[in-house]
Amino acid sequence: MRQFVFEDITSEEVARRTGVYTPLTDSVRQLLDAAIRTEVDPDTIRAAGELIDRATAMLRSAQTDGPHGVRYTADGTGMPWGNPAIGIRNAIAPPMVVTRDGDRLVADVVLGAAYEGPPGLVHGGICALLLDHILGEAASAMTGTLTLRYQRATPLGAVHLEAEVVATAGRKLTVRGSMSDADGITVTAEGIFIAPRLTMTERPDDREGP
Ligand SMILES: CCCCCCCCCCCCCCCC(=O)SCCNC(=O)CCNC(=O)[C@H](O)C(C)(C)COP(=O)(O)OP(=O)(O)OC[C@H]1O[C@@H](n2cnc3c(N)ncnc32)[C@H](O)[C@@H]1OP(=O)(O)O
Repeated sequence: MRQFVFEDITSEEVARRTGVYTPLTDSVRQLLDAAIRTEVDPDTIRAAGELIDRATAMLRSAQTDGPHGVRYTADGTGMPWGNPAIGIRNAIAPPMVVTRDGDRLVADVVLGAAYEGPPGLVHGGICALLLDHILGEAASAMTGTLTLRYQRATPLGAVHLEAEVVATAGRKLTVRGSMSDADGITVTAEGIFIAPRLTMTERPDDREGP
């Protein structure tokens, strides 16, 4: 299995790259929303498609052979930039910004048209994605079993997520969490997460070839 990948860069370089990639991802996110909601005529759609294809070719002129990978620096700063929940280089990510509040991890996210399942409501798989991520980050472990209870539908718009480790038994962590809107909890989650036997073992010389 491909492991975490060490990258020997300074925090200033991480900040510089963040400043370069974040606006690009925001633009792509806007593009996703516009592609869903546009009502322009077919000629304009075709012209926009050609422009987008040109931009895609520009970006593809130099790219990695595979996914971005989960990279980290010497001071432990993680760069999970392709992650679909939090990745700053992934326009699919809302993005969710996770912070710590005492023993809990919390996040506030706005979910727009790209996350619609039933009309006007958040797709259940998106709820699962975001809850899996925040519970997994609380455990720093791999999802073994994740159980969700969709108590009521989640309207598109602002949602709040929480997660907390409630029990630990060896490498097994039980984590509980929830998603809520302004009126209260919409989804509850409980998961068993399994901590890996080894983490962050790979140095650049250990990487698998492409
Ligand atoms: C590389 C690591 C990164 C981690 C650092 C994270 C960094 C933080 C930021 C990222 C956050 C990401 C957040 C999203 C999280 C995902 O998206 S992870 C991706 C989705 N999950 C997967 O693909 C997991 C696939 N499954 C597997 O890889 C393996 O089956 C597992 C879950 C790692 C377990 O394998 P294992 O370590 O060999 O476990 P094993 O020794 O058989 O069993 C150990 C114990 O766990 C129990 N167990 C095993 N499997 C399960 C299960 N599925 N359900 C419940 N209990 C289980 C066993 O019964 C046993 O219990 P005890 O007998 O000790 O009581």
